[in-house]
Amino acid sequence: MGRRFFVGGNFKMNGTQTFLKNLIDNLNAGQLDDNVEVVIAPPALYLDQCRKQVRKEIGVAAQNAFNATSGAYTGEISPEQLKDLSIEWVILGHSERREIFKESDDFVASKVAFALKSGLKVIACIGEKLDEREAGRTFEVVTRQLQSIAKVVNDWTNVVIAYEPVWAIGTGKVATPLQAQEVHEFIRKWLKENTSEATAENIRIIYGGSVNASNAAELAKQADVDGFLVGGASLKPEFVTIVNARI
Ligand SMILES: O=C(CO)COP(=O)(O)O
Repeated sequence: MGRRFFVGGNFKMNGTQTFLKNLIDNLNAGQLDDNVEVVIAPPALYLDQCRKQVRKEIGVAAQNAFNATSGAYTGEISPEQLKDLSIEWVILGHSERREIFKESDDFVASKVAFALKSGLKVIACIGEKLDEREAGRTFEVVTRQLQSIAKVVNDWTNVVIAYEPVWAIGTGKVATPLQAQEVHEFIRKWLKENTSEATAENIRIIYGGSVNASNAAELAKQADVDGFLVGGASLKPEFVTIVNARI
């Protein structure tokens, strides 16, 4: 299997200069599995600090980026500006952006397309809410979210898909390995049928939602789970254990 395992740490709106320096010192000192691509996503304000402090094999991601190069967009950050700070990745479509900031499927898709065109790599997040899962609509929701991205993206080489069921985010209620595998397999099959066999085979589909040092290893054994997007636990030393979930 050629897909390189990918573990992202989404710090969300957490941390201060001192806190992040300590976290990064710990990561820099940690023995990380060489076969794993590790990317941290600090708040925008600290991207520059983190890029400078973290060792270069570890990637850095923004948690959002707008779909224009520059201009009158108060409060926004452009892919060009991220590249100016040597930031290579951006998380787009996180459920917190979709829910709290009302980002639509089309807006997310347009930001994904723009970021890719600008030369960034994208962690594109999808996932159903609790009521949608309970109504048996999980596949329908992830299909809708994928479809909107597929409408504007042809080349998926620089995309990682994060399946993050909203009911598992920050709740301590992790998806079971089988629940995660079922949806990851569905996503890969959808990509095979709607993009190309090569895209489906090569793309990393990572799981997010209450991943921690105790549940990561079992989830990592699933055939279509190619890594994790970790929230809360990425702010703790146990992030290193999650990175090393497969050894
Ligand atoms: O939203 C997440 C990562 O993007 C997951 O957050 P938690 O790991 O805190 O549940």
